[in-house]
Amino acid sequence: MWSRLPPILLILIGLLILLSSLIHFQLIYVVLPLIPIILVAILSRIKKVTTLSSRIFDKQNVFEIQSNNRTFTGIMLKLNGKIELNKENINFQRELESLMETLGRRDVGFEYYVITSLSKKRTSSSLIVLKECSDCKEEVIQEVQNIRNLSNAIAPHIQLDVISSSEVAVPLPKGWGDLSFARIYERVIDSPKNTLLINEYDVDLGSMKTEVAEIKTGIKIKDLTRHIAIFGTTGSGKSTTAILLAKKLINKGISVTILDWHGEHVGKIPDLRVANVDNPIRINPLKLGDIEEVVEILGDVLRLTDPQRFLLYSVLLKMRRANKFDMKMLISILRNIEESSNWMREVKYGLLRKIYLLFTKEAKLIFDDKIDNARVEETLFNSIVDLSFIRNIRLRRIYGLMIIKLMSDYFMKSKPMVTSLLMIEEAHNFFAHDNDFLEKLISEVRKYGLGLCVISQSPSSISPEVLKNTNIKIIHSIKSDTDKRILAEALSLTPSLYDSLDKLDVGEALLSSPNIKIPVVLKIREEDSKQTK
Ligand SMILES: Nc1ncnc2c1ncn2[C@@H]1O[C@H](COP(=O)(O)OP(=O)(O)OP(=O)(O)O)[C@@H](O)[C@H]1O
Repeated sequence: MWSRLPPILLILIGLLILLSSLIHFQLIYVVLPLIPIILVAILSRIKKVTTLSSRIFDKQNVFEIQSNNRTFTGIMLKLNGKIELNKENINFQRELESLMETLGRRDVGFEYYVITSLSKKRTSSSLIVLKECSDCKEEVIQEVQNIRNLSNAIAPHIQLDVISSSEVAVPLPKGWGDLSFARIYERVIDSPKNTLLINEYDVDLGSMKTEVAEIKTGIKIKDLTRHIAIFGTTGSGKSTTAILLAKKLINKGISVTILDWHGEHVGKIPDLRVANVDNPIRINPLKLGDIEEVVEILGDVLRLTDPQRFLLYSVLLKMRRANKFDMKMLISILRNIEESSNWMREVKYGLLRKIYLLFTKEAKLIFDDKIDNARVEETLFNSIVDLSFIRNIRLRRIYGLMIIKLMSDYFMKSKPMVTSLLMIEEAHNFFAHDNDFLEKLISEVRKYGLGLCVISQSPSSISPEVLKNTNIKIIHSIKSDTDKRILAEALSLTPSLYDSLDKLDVGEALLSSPNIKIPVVLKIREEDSKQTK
């Protein structure tokens, strides 16, 4: 009402001047009053077209447009295709048509507009969902959810992503009022270059996190023997990923052995037999392959000095030559060594003190000097070796390393012509330092079909040799700067991937693998890891 007062006053003033000028006739007096009348006519015409303003809700990107006292609330969704590399002939057009037909039949007060923008670089389509209402943001958000549910059922390969960020003007059809343009906001999205860089995979691990499309990817079986490393802080999803990987490989006929430091995998993979305190895999340490490597393992874990290592080596060699494999004999030979000097006495008793661990009650559960170490396929293939019942940590490490040695010796000597993966949880307990055994293990077993999968919280707690020799890396969230730097260097990460390392959600991981040309961020599929098959 008040907005109309100024033009009415202008017209009245104009008419008054016109009347008075007719009384004293002069041309200027005729033209002058016409000016306010013309002004009013022009202003009222412009006003009709332009009352337009827009407001953006920050978080959900719902926009509100006011025009000629009418309010429209809406949202804009980008229509993206979900690419599945192993699926051909996805009919995106048919799916989109079905979705639009279904939306068109709905009678919920919303209007839907599909806008396709064409430019030299890209073609993109968006869906505008709009309703004439105010303060109805929640209703719009609910409608987006409804459309997404419909899309999942009718058009599973069409993804709807809310558009936000950079400002763009989009022409809207006339169907809803006098508006010729509405200012809405669009995020400019590049085409998913990474899709071109992902080659084939055999073992699907999850979906690549791109802003444009959901792309499944994973690793190739032939790369298993180039070894895998899974890193991530506690609770980031390492074990879940390891279980998913193990299940997928078992389904493909690959043998999986898990060295389970905390016994956390027991019962999670029904296809695997469990070796634990009730049913331990016994080892005869005196018949375990090369004596040098046995000494290396014991020397490393028990922190033997060089002279102690040499003494142990000499005694073991003597026993082997005499074809005697008796733990008691080891002790008695050591005891009987002549103490020719104080130094010799110190070495001898120092060694006896340290190897005492191999003769404890707990050690008797896992060592047996009467058996041959054989039957790896029967005992270790497709099994979880629960180490948690060994309470002495050093003994647990020795036993774990001996299992690793048993497995690697079997592959190198028997050459079974099968591919197998040995997963090592809490791998820093075994691979903290470089040593000959480790180097030989990691560089040689691959030739014989055995892949290693080392799982640990932090790459800095593992020997650089392991990091260098694991070609597949699955990296969950990493918080420590030192660890981030080590990984950035090892994988030549771009600054943005480096920054993302501590921001990954639970279950998200950076995957670097020979079949993928650049590392990508994946959402690992947890639901799969819960299924048996
Ligand atoms: N891909 C995923 N999707 C959804 N939730 C996940 C995923 N991976 C793991 N989680 C959840 O996160 C929690 C921790 O996972 P998990 O035990 O695998 O982590 P972790 O890194 O092995 O931890 P820790 O080092 O303490 O053993 C679990 O409750 C699990 O359900």
